[in-house]
Amino acid sequence: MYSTAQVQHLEKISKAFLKQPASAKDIDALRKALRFHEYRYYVMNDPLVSDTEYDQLYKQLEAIEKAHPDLITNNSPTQRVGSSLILNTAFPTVQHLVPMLSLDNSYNEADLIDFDRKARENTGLDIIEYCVEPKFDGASISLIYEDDELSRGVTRGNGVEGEEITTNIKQVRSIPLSAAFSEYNIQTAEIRGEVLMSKKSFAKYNEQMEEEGLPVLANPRNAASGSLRIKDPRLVAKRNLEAFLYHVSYYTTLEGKKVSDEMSHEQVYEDYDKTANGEFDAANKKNKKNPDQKDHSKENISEEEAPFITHSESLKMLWDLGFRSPEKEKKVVKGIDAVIKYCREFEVKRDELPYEIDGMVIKVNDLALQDKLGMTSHHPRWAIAFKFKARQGTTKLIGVEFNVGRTGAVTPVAKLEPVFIGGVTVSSISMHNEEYIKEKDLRIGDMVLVERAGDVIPQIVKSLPEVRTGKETIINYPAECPVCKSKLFKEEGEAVWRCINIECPAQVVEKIIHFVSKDAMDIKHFGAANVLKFFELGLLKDIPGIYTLDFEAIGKLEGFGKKSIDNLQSAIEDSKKQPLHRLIYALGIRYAGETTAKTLANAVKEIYDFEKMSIEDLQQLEDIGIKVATSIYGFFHNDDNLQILHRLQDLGLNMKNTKKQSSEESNTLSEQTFLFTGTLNKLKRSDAEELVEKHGGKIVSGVSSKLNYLVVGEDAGSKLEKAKKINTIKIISEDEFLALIK
Ligand SMILES: NC(=O)c1ccc[n+]([C@@H]2O[C@H](COP(=O)([O-])OP(=O)(O)OC[C@H]3O[C@@H](n4cnc5c(N)ncnc54)[C@H](O)[C@@H]3O)[C@@H](O)[C@H]2O)c1
Ligand SMILES: [Zn+2]
Repeated sequence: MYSTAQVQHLEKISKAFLKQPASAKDIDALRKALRFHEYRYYVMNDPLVSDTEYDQLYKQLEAIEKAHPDLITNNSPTQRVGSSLILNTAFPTVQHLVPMLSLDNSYNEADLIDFDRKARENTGLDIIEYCVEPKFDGASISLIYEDDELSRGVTRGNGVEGEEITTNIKQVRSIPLSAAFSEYNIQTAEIRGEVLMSKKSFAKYNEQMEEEGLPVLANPRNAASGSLRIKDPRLVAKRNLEAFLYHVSYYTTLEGKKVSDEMSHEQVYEDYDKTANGEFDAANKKNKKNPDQKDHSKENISEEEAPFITHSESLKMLWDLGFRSPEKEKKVVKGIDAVIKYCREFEVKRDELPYEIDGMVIKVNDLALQDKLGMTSHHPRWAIAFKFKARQGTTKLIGVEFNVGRTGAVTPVAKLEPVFIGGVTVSSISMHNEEYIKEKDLRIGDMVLVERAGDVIPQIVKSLPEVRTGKETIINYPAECPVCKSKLFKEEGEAVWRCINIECPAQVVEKIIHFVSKDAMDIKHFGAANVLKFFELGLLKDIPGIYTLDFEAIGKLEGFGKKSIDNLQSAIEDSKKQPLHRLIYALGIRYAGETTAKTLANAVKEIYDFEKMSIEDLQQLEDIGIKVATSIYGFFHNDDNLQILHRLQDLGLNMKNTKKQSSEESNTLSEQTFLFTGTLNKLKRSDAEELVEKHGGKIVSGVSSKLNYLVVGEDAGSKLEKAKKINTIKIISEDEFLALIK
């Protein structure tokens, strides 16, 4: 779409405007630059400027247009719902019931104060109540529930139309397939939220990809949006996606009244038609319009009738219906000072959260006030995003080191001129594999854009070839193991070079580190640093050596007091009793991750049973394909490995599947039906429902004679009343429920 010369030109003018803001005479150039960056971001998924930089350019355009309203054109980037770039997708395109707008952005307190001033002016109030919640950094989705059942799931797309991905949405465990909206007098509801991949799942996923030599995902946001578009729903299920739902954009009551976000659909669709310029012609317009769109105002429903009249009440309703809404994360405050305070508090906690957020969203809480404030064709006037400081920076790639992992995989690590990003100094970053380096065309001496996403693991986003001097050098992969000097091999169809010398010291150390790690045998107080230290001193040579450590010798080392030795000793002793699946995972068999290890452990009585299993037998197990089966077979038919297992057994490690069923699963609730109502204190609704299923029970969507147990939380309402009338239903508390599955 853009030639190299055009790309260079557009990058150049973008840089110039970032240095010296554009003026009215530059408006065309500025618009061209913004359209180009939108294309790179939304279509190519390969932005060339950081989000902060894009937002700065966007704000320049807004400011020029504000000063010169006569210069506004229909196709200006400010006049769009979202990106009106037509989606390039294999999924059917469908229209949202209510357009999904963007959010206005702010990066500093002054912007928030300004937002509040305008809101007060437009409402005539002295102080406004806001609901402040995290801005989840994932992929936005819109769901429709009809008659209490999930009927449709759609990506945001261009804001007016999105991709219909219902089957994939059903793989997200925190999205209930049915939710009792009817108890709130709602027949159809369109709700919105964000699909995310947790930092942990993201890191694990990439680790696995790296190990298999497949392309890694850039950040949890791309991971979430990419995962939703996978064709095979089984693969989607494996990505462990999660979802937060935070908005009800539209609903109809059981009596058929329609209530939706105030913005007139007519207006949005007309804007859309105008701006899309030919992409969306007049003939098309009629078909694309939604027949439901006429009545949208809240005026035809009274406050008493409405299931919620504030945003925070809608979050509570969603929570009580079993959705994960930001019910616990949100805070309702009065006035902008309290808003700013809460945003700052959250920013500090950012790294401790299990998922990525890129800011906070501030919403006027009272829905009647929201209506009064209305929306522009780009964003609602009753909400604003407060974006946290960007975690990107540019620095120089000054060298490459090659590390050897536990399976012999050789990973290139970029050495950088130290750069300070979001509170930490980054000076080295994994470049994963040879493909990654080639794909990003990284060279020694390059300036690179570095991003810290997905917790503290930084990534190189891209190199900046436009500032090359010609002195940069290609990165050469070594032919030999950097540690033991044996020749490296690459298997067919893989991108990873490996050292296949099983005595390679680098691999031995990494294997022991993996064995003691938290997800494996979980030997506390051990850790990578101690493994390395003991190994270098000759106190630890292999995995069984963990159980024959010479504590007298260790006691003589600096930093090892009696207390720390006692702790270490008892942690090692405790680990002997770890369940079989942990041991299997800890052995570090290639392609056998935690889930596979559990499947394997459940399939046998003791570990030696694997010696008798053929590759075909292994393939019979759930989710085990030929590649994984071959690797497991190979492991249990290798004398060195078997010898290690026997030594571990002699040292007292558990080799047996102590419970035939995994610790979390049982059949205690076999075929019993459950329903939850009211606010639970200990469990999240979705987790409680999952527990029921794990123990063989079933969740039903309403109170009827088919229901066995109603679990009652705080503020239980109509369900409880209804259940009291049916005497076969057992009404129990949350604690009683927990006791049932103990
Ligand atoms: N780098 C580039 O070249 C480039 C180009 C185009 C866009 N962008 C980035 O994309 C942004 C525009 O993207 P956008 O329109 O998706 O908007 P956005 O990311 O600024 O914010 C809007 C989105 O926030 C999400 N969100 C998360 N938590 C929410 C909550 N609690 N309540 C409401 N919404 C919540 C919603 O999905 C909503 O669509 C720009 O500001 C810019 O940062 C970057
Ligand atoms: Zn080696």
